[in-house]
Amino acid sequence: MDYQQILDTIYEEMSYRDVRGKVASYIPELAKVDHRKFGMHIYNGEKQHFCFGDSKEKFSIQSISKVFTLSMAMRIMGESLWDRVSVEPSGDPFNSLTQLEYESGIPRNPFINAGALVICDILVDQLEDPKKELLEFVRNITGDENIDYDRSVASSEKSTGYRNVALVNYIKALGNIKCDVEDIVDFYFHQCSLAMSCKQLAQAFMIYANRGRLLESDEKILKPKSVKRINALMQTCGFYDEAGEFSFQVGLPGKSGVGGGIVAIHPEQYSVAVWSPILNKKGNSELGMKALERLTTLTGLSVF
Ligand SMILES: NC(=O)CC[C@H](N)C(=O)O
Repeated sequence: MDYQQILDTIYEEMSYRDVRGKVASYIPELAKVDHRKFGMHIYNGEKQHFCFGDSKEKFSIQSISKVFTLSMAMRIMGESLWDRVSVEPSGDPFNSLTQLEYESGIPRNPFINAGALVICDILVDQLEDPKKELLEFVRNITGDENIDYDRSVASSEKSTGYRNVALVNYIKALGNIKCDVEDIVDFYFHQCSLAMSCKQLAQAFMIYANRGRLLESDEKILKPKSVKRINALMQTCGFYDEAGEFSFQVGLPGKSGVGGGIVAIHPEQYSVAVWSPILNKKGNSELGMKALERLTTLTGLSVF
């Protein structure tokens, strides 16, 4: 498979695209990002790299970080995690409060904000220094020490993140949050502010395409069973109320963020990350989704 030729074709095709959405602006710092940025990176099972455009430039990974924190929580809690968060697609926007009321504070899945905040509660409760340990985890699976939080993005979200504060308070009132609200949202805003490039994301996500092991050293990071569960959740819940559409168009497990990044994996084959900050109405990268649709169409391969 000539991945570089396929990426070159996608880049060429996309340069003529009319992209209409807007960059996320509810986090003020994200509104400053140049909307023309566009990059893509594939890392395959033969340790080969293929890329185009701004694939080495760091951006705010936002909700993509929910896959990392879920992975850490699964290592700590095992199957008992599922008493605190469910595994069903929500069909609602990522920051919705409505289902919590009639589902007694058990979020639908770990990739909507409500679920990710319960995961944060677990990590804040169980780890001595969750921010430090998350960085260590991400640096290790990426094989790159040069990854950090973007503190200006974290404090920008803190200044406007009323909904997330409301979500934690509400879940706490329903008995599914143990720690201080302040500590949980501080950790959450930091995880969302992680700055990574497409290349780094493709490297980090290789563990989900490689049965939980680092490709470079074969170190075991996650049990195959955990990877099966995480990939199933990415497939069914990775794109909020657009998870069905992503599955339909692209056919790979993946995760998006409002910074305009999307990561997807083809088990045993490759991991791929794409970045274009303009979002569609559901909060997913418009060009990113199109580029991934072209990737699975041009390769003729998806998980289906
Ligand atoms: N979908 C996203 O990327 C949302 C993440 C963002 N930090 C929020 O909580 O609103």
